[in-house]
Amino acid sequence: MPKKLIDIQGVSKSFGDNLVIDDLTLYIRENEFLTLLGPSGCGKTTLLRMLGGFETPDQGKVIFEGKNITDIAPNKRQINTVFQKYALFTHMTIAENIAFGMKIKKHTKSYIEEKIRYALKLVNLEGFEERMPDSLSGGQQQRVAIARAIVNEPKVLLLDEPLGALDLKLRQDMQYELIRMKNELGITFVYVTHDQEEALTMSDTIVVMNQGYIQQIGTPEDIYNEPQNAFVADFIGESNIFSALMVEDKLVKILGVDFPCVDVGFGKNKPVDAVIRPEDVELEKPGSGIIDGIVTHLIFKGVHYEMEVEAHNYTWLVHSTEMFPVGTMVGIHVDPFNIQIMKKPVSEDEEAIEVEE
Ligand SMILES: Nc1ncnc2c1ncn2[C@@H]1O[C@H](COP(=O)(O)OP(=O)(O)OP(=O)(O)O)[C@@H](O)[C@H]1O
Repeated sequence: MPKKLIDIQGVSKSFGDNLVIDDLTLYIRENEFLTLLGPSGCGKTTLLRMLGGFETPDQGKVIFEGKNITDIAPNKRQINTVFQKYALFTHMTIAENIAFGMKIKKHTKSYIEEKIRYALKLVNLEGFEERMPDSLSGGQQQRVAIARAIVNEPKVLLLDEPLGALDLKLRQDMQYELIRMKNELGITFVYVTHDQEEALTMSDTIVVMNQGYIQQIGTPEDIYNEPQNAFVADFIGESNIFSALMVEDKLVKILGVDFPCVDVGFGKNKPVDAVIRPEDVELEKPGSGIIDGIVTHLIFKGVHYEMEVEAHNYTWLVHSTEMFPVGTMVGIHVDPFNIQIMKKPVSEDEEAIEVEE
């Protein structure tokens, strides 16, 4: 297991009376591709800016390779940032843009030329030295921004929604390019996005955030297959989410009906959240599933059909390779292994009226 590189210890940050990051603790390993994922305004950029040295936490520490860097200036950290807007100097050539920081540091001409050649090769822009930024596409400009950051030989690259301004096809190409670059460089990437597909594609580790708190840390597989709460399940992929009741071991009441499940350890008559992924809802003949419903919506998506089924006053999302036309009566079946039972957030738990045990 690679060793810890950055240790964020109990960090908090407010702007006025807006508490944006609340007592957040997280560590980042050497050579990790770690993604901060969450809805707009949840504090991702603020956390990244504290890593980069552009914001100072009100409380807590940022430790880098065992040293406290909380108050160290951005240019004194071995951490470089690539922003969403490429921020290239438009009156300078690509080579001059990349050379800018190195000239300030008074590196020799031959050192600078060698670094530019290496960086442009890494980002697949060999021969672009004399071009001007506005003659480059958005994706190419973003590659230059990355080249400019990596010539400083950072140990960590912070990327704040770097693909946000690109169209979908280019975004997808750049996602693979970024993974390749990271592997070639052998450094740590900390990546901010609100796009869950991007996070699932690229990351070793995903940190799901909401309202300044970490909701879950895990591999893409963990986060998708075993979300720890309804927020994560809802944010990552599509889900059917129910406020449910754990009747007893292996039996959960969803929409007033008992569904067999495998989760244990919640006790009897406990309010829980139950999550069922659309691909785990099986449609059968009416009467042969657990509950019956009617198909109200159907879209062909190439690899599968997406359907909506009305059953017990709930619109179930269903993904299936089999097509059931709108108006078909169906039975809904769910394998007990495919019902994920999770604790309700504490406040709801406390308020919930528990049925006698
Ligand atoms: N310099 C600042 N002054 C005042 N408020 C700020 C400042 N920077 C961020 N905020 C506020 O902090 C909150 C979190 O912002 P932040 O940019 O960290 O969120 P985010 O998760 O990166 O969102 P997005 O995905 O939209 O960029 C927001 O409510 C924002 O308005």
